Formats: sequence, C-alpha cells, structure tokens
Amino acid sequence: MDRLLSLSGVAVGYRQHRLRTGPAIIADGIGVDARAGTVTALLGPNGAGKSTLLRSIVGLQPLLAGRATLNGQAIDHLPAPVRARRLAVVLTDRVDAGLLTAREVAQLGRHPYARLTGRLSARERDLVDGVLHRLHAHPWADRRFAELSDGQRQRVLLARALITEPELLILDEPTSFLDVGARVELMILLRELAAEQGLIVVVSTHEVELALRTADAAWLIDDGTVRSGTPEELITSGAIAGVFETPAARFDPETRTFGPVIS
Ligand SMILES: Nc1ncnc2c1ncn2[C@@H]1O[C@H](COP(=O)(O)OP(=O)(O)OP(=O)(O)O)[C@@H](O)[C@H]1O
Repeated sequence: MDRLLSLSGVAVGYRQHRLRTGPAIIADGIGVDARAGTVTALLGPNGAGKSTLLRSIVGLQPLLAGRATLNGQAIDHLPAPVRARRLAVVLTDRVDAGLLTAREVAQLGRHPYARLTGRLSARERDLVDGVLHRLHAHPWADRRFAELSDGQRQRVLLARALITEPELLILDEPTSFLDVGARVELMILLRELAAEQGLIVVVSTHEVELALRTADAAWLIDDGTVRSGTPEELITSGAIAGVFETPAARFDPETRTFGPVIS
C-alpha cells in the first residue's frame, strides 16, 4: 500500500449557532491525496478555507463529511497519543512559551514519547541538536523563546514539529514571517526532509510563485472545491490563472510569475 494522506468525500466548515440552520460548508466533495516523500502546497485566495482544511485534517475541528486517512487509518479514529506521534502541526496561532528557551520549546516535540523521568535519551538529544542546526536555529537556541523575532520563532516551531519525527507534517503559512532567502530555503528544506525521511508534507502558503517552483504537487482551494495536480498540470489547465488573476494582475505560464497588466 502506498503511504499517503488521503481525503475522500470530505466536507469542511463550521457548525452554526442555534438560530441558523445547518453547518456553514467552506468546501466539500474533496477527494485528494498527498504522497509520502513529497511536499504538497495548499494554495488559494484569502478566506478560501486553507486553514479550515488543515485544521480539519488533523482533527482540531471535525470533518463535516467524508474520511481523512493516514496510511489507510482514519485520522479521527486514532487514539490521541498515537495521533500526537504520527502527526505534527505548525499553525499560525501565537505560542506563549513562558520563560522557556528556544531549545526547550523545540524539545517539546518529544513530549508524545516522554518517559516517566521526563529526561531525553542520548539519541533524542542528538536529534534536537541536529534539527536545530539544520534550521540554523542553534546560534540562539539557548535564548528565551519570548525574546526571539517572529521568523526565529517560526523556525523553532518547525524544529519542534520535526523533532516529533512524524509521518505527516502540516504547516499553515510557515513562510509568512521569513525573509525572502529564508522562504526559498524553507521550501527546499521541506522537500529534502520529505524525500529523505519519507515524510508527507502539506504546506499552505500565499507564496504561489515559489510553491509552483518548489512543491511536488499542489491542492488549489477556491469557491468551495479543491483541485489537485502537479504545478505543471495546474498551470497548463489554466487553474492557477483562473483563481489568482485579477483585472490588474496576469499570470505568465512561461515564467510562472504574476505581473501587472500593461495596456
Ligand atoms: N471559527 C470560525 N467560525 C466560522 N467561520 C469561520 C471560522 N474561522 C474561519 N471562518 C470562515 O471560514 C472561511 C475560510 O477561512 P480560512 O481561515 O480557512 O481561510 P484561509 O484560506 O486560510 O484564509 P487566509 O489566506 O486569509 O489565511 C472564511 O470565510 C472565514 O471567515
């Protein structure tokens, strides 16, 4: 069996309050896969439902219909401790880490494996050091998390997720606080990690041009539906232009970039 994240007949959205009838469906009829060893970019305009979909996949909010399976097992049926080991999530919510250092926050990624003593094994300490180095977070690893810049914090939260050694890594807009070089570096790093470790990576981003150049596959969410394909397929079918072009901005499939309409 292929190792993959698979969604079939999925609907996501929000159950409404007493007086309104029925749930507010943000997207439905979703049938898409993400394969192990690859990075899938989740693309879509503001408010299309990227965060809603990611939160629903990992069980932070219920699916309104359908199934999300990880390597054949329904994610919402996994016992919480198993889910905490097999899935790691980096969301956009602010994290209050109190007085913890960056290294201590990253080490929380081992929490699902904690022993009674609470001490890390030698292998786990090496893992933490290795991941912090790989993310260039080691120079400030012993500073307080609360004192770091937004971009530095984002790397620590990614380190925490990788330190869990999950099968599925979900990231919601991880590039938002990073400078341009770090954005490119992060997408390349995610691809390397996915390929090396057989990870399934799903990453939402507004960096459409970067994602089209670096991701293996994309899910495109718009107007209540999700289409999937390789970047090439979504470009040549006109789907990318159809979703993101505006009267003032045109997509050039040759260069895979957006530019102004020149009249
Ligand atoms: N807690 C909530 N209750 C009801 N509706 C919500 C809730 N959170 C988000 N929504 C609505 O769901 C829709 C999708 O929002 P979501 O945050 O998933 O979009 P997004 O694609 O991640 O947007 P952005 O790119 O702007 O971050 C929006 O219309 C939003 O108003």
